[in-house]
Amino acid sequence: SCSASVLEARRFFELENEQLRRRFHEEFLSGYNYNTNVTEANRQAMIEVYARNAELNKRLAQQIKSSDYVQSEDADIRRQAEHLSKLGASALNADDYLALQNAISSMQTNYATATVCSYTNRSDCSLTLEPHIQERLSHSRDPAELAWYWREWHDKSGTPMRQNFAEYVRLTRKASQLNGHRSYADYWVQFYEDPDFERQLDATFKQLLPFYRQLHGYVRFRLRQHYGPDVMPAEGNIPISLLGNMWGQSWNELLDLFTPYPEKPFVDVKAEMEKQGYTVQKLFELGDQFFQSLGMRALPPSFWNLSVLTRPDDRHVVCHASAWDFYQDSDVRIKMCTEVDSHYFYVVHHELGHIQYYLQYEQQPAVYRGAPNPGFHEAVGDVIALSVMSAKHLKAIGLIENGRLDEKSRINQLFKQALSKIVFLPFGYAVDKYRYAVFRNELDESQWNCGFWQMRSEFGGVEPPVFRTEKDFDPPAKYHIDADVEYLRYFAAHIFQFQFHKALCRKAGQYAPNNSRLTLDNCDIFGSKAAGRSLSQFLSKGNSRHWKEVLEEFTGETEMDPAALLEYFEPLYQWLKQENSRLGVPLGWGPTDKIPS
Ligand SMILES: C=C(C[SeH])C(=O)N1CCC[C@H]1C(=O)O
Ligand SMILES: [Zn+2]
Repeated sequence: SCSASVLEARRFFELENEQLRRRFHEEFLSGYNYNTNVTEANRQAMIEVYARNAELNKRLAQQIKSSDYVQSEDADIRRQAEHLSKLGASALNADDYLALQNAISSMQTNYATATVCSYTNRSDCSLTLEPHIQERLSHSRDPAELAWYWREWHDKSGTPMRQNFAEYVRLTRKASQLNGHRSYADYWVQFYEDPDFERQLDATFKQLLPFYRQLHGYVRFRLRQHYGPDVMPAEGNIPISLLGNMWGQSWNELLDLFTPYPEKPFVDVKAEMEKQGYTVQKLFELGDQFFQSLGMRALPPSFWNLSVLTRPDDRHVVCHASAWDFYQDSDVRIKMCTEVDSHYFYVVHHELGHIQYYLQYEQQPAVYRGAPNPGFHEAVGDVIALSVMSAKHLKAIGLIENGRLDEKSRINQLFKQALSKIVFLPFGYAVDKYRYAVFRNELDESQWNCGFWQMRSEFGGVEPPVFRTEKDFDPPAKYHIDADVEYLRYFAAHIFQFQFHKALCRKAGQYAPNNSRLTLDNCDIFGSKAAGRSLSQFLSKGNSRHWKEVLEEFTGETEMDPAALLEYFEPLYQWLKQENSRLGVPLGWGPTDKIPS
């Protein structure tokens, strides 16, 4: 039975959700205009829309707080009321809100436009992160050149942003206190709707650390073989500039240096793609076809007409990949500076996962057009990529010859996957353990730079290639720290994606426990309508139900659990333990000496 008050409440939220949808629509349009054409005018226009909407969101939150909607007899009304009364920066007064958005967008503009000088031609200072600097970090094998680009980028994109970052910390702290949170970190944690979240996170990281230590030890050993003891001390922290990525968050650009069985066919997918004339368009078409093969949504025409898929040469764009929902008419877009190689092949699928999620929950009221756990949104595309990057699938699309791996090739394949999935864990963990400490004032401002490197060393055994002090400020060299994007969502996604993968592989008949032919690393769900129905069922709920309920319907579990990840990598973990003891590889590391002791 619906009492009069529930009917009235439903009417109220129906109207407010339509208003909210329109606000989201204009907010993301203005954000997209700035991100795809970084000019001062577009930055100002974006902030004006944000400020106007913040005022309206604050008014709605106040209206709900002064009502009894959060005590409604109707669970859905209660959930909507709780979500719409959660304020972030919108709680600030107009001046503070503007100051905060100016601080964030100034850091973003700097990140999007920073350039560095070439190592080989010091008078050419036009090199951008994507594609120039990233290409050098991926392919150079000269430690001096690698250190040059690492330092140049951190000096240009990080250090000048220290004041903006300090302003950001001050004003987000003020907003959180206005909302009754202890800190901005606690505001972020509430999006996991689980008071136990931080403890689970710490426990999961500790559980996976032994595996990471084995991988770290083996990579350090092989780097030492290649570069010699002066560049890579036997038990030292690994210099990040040697790892093929600006932040050391994935190491698979180094595969040619130390794949376990180099005599086995090492497939360079990039070369094969070039040989077959792959285009950026083709990468996106393959991703689109994968979701359609599952019986899920196709990319709408507006996606192809309005997305920015490659770096334009006539204007500045924020190259960091992102997927956009315009909350209207299935208008969904991707903005990224795609290159044709296996890294971007992964990123394309990662972003298309966001796009599919937007399309699957678009019938929900605006308040529910999101993920119930931030980690879910970052996991969807990665799950598809786990199938796409399998030898079985790469063979099916003609990118490699041999789809059935013998034991040694399987170890090579698992090693390649571990260089992104396992390597990422200490990085994903450190980025927000650092920001939580900053937001909670546990890390004093006088330690903001050295504290960052101390944590990167403690959690991941990596360090800067050159000595750093508090005269430097390195954290804003990472996009998400400039752009106020919470980062533990990616750590959570690296765990959830294997739970999702296992459930979908089972549904697709591609996985059976203890069946050596149907293992998780040899599963490709392409074409499985059963898997597609299950995934669609999961995604279409949006944020309308608690993530534990939705997860239980999807995989039968109610927690974030690394068991599926460990099952996927088990053969590699065993191989690493045997190989490291056979070679006498030292494990573990001490504190970095690249900061003042
Ligand atoms: C591709 C995206 C856009 Se949501 C991204 O930021 N990712 C994807 C994996 C980790 C994280 C990163 O690049 O730091
Ligand atoms: Zn993402």
